[in-house]
Amino acid sequence: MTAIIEATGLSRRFGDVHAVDGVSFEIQEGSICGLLGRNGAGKTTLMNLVTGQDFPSSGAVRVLGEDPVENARALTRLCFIKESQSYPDAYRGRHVLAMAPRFFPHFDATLAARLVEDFGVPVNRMIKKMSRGQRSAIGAIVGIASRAELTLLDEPYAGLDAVARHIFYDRLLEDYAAHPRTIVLSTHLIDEAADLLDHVLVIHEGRIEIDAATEDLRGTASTLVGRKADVEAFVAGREVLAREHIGGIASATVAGLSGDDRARAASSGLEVTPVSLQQLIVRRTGGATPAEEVA
Ligand SMILES: Nc1ncnc2c1ncn2[C@@H]1O[C@H](COP(=O)(O)OP(=O)(O)OP(=O)(O)O)[C@@H](O)[C@H]1O
Repeated sequence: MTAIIEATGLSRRFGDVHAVDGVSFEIQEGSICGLLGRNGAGKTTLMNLVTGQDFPSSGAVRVLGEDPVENARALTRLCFIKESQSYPDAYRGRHVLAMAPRFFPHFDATLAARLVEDFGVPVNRMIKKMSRGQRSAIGAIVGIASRAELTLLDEPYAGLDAVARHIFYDRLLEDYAAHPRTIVLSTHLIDEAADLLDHVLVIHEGRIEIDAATEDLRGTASTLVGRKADVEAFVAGREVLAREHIGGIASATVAGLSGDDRARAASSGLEVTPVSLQQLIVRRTGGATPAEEVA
């Protein structure tokens, strides 16, 4: 495997804020990597550093084997779609699609036209008059149809409805299968996107909290629910990622249960359920457990 992005001790500070705080990681060629984390975790800052739109305060990042800053050769090989993408005032949707091949040498205009139909984007409308979801769809279309060697999508579907998001997942995966490349996707909709992701990088307060294959993360944690005394007895001495109780009923999320552990939990009257990727990340990044996840 070849690393397409290599970060070494990469940091970006804004005054006192350590937006990215000494991270080291690699993203392998030909994978779809989820860049996940809470608001303000440092995802956009990291993507800006990777795409040469910002300078590190210290450390280094290499993209396609090169320093991306002011490096036209490296930058023509990547596509970065931002949620906050701004366009010239007079631009209509079709202008963006007409310009795209100048920036992205592998841009497929036929695919773009099909995606316009799929998403139902009014490409003759001025972009500033489009809804948020329609503007996001334009970005998603360019991101998929660019077929860049490295595509970074920063919250590409903010404002897209559930149907449009599923069109996005389906078309992205379909085109990725036919034209393998590397995709880095930042999203808050973790469970929705989980099936797409080969690898997960979770950033929390500027640092990498999880760097793992999605497959390896699945089933790494389970939630036990039952009488408080039984739950506490079972989890004694184990790593507990989260615990809650309501009256005499408690739940605890624990890492790494073996088959024997599960059998023992069941015989103690505890209900054992696997933790989803989203729940796992919420718990590992210190978030409160949403009430509906406890039941
Ligand atoms: N230009 C800047 N000046 C000062 N602080 C900044 C600047 N850009 C980012 N930050 C801060 O750096 C931190 C990381 O911001 P960043 O936009 O990278 O987070 P994010 O993970 O993309 O968040 P979100 O999911 O909310 O978009 C935040 O605390 C943010 O306020």
